[in-house]
Amino acid sequence: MTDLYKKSSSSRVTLSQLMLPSHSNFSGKIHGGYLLSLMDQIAFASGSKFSGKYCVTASVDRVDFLNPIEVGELVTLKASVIFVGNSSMVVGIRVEAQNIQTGKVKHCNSSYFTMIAKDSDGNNARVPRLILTSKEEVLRFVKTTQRLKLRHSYAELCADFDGDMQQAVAQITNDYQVQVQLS
Ligand SMILES: CC(=O)SCCNC(=O)CCNC(=O)[C@H](O)C(C)(C)COP(=O)(O)OP(=O)(O)OC[C@H]1O[C@@H](n2cnc3c(N)ncnc32)[C@H](O)[C@@H]1OP(=O)(O)O
Repeated sequence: MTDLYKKSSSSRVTLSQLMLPSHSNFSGKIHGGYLLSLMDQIAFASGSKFSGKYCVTASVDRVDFLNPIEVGELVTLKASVIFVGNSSMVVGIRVEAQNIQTGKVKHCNSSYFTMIAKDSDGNNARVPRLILTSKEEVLRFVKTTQRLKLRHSYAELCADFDGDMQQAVAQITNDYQVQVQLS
């Protein structure tokens, strides 16, 4: 157990990488999976820097690919811890891509990775608590608490279906382009 408090700034990490042809998919754009891998790396770096411990990724809260990234663009990822629980830390990540010739920067992704700190025996470890030093940091913290509440409601929604099957079939065949052929 630690009573240490730390500022979010101590977890800040920036990673820039030039996108190569080997990072592209069949349509010549940068592969989403490659970006996810970079995001996981920076989330790990930020969470480990903040906690001083090895971390594992517990979950990823939405990944929307807002703009395609081209080969030759400079991708920059910025990450910092925006919320802490007991052993968990939410790392906020922003991904931007810059066209080197024009200098134009586009926002490609914002996502939230939950990282869990581990001690040397592999048990979940208590992380430092957070000192919020700006209105933006307070806002990010509050929004994270709202997302966590939504996640709990979503988990309840996804619990085993115990509704009326006939009613469910009537609803989905009315609302969506689907056929139901039960055997
Ligand atoms: C570096 C890497 O990328 S590793 C590769 C990918 N990641 C992994 O392999 C992790 C595999 N998963 C695990 O090891 C476990 O399920 C863990 C570590 C995520 C959770 O461990 P458990 O001991 O089962 O979880 P437990 O229920 O005790 O909760 C521990 C903390 O994790 C949080 N947590 C557990 N599951 C999730 C989840 N799916 N999403 C977000 N947070 C979670 C809990 O809220 C809790 O937070 P708190 O300590 O701040 O209160």
